[in-house]
Amino acid sequence: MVEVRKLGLDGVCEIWPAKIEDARGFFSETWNAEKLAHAGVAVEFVQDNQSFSRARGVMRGLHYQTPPFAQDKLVRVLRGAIFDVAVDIRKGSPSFGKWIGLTLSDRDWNQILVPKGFAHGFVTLEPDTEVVYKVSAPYSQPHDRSIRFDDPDIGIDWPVAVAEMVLSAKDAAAPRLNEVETGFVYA
Ligand SMILES: Cc1cn([C@H]2C[C@H](O)[C@@H](COP(=O)(O)OP(=O)(O)O[C@H]3O[C@@H](C)C(=O)[C@@H](O)[C@H]3O)O2)c(=O)[nH]c1=O
Repeated sequence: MVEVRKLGLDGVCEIWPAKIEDARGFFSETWNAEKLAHAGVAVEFVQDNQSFSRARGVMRGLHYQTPPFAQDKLVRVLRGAIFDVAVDIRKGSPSFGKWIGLTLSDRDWNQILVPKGFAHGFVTLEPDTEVVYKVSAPYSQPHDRSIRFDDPDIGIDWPVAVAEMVLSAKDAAAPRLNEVETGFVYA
């Protein structure tokens, strides 16, 4: 059993895989292609990623890869908690620049699917947070892009103060959405 809830932006959804607990601990199918396809989420993944963030307030994002290396991402938390965000960056989309955010945690055992055409980012809510995610296209450094996490045109309501955040040099220097050609056009 897998539960899927649409999150109000084209194709972005929250997913809860079943967690079967017993005296030893638990078992969970964290991704099952067939069950998810039945639930309306048909994606083929080619790479698994994992990141570890030492502190609360580590901000990674907003990121995307341009076509033909655009990625669908299925994100979950192994340990700790994050506030995870998807932003519609498809030119001409009725929801262009709109964002959706939700908390993912090891306790909630929830996942978010961020489709191609959306920028993705998260901030850690706890120290020692581990995030794993599947992607549908391989990493390509020349296609890798960032948009400012605090772009005022997007206006994400991050639950961590900016003064508390830790960013990579790349993310600290990222352009605003209206300064870039994302390569995605709404169809
Ligand atoms: C994303 C990625 C990075 N790298 C390398 C590049 C760099 O040397 C090092 C760290 O990369 P970054 O600083 O881009 O890592 P990070 O900031 O964690 O980037 C990630 O952020 C989240 C929000 C996403 O959505 C991911 O797709 C990815 O962009 O790892 C790979 O080798 N393969 C990959 O797939």
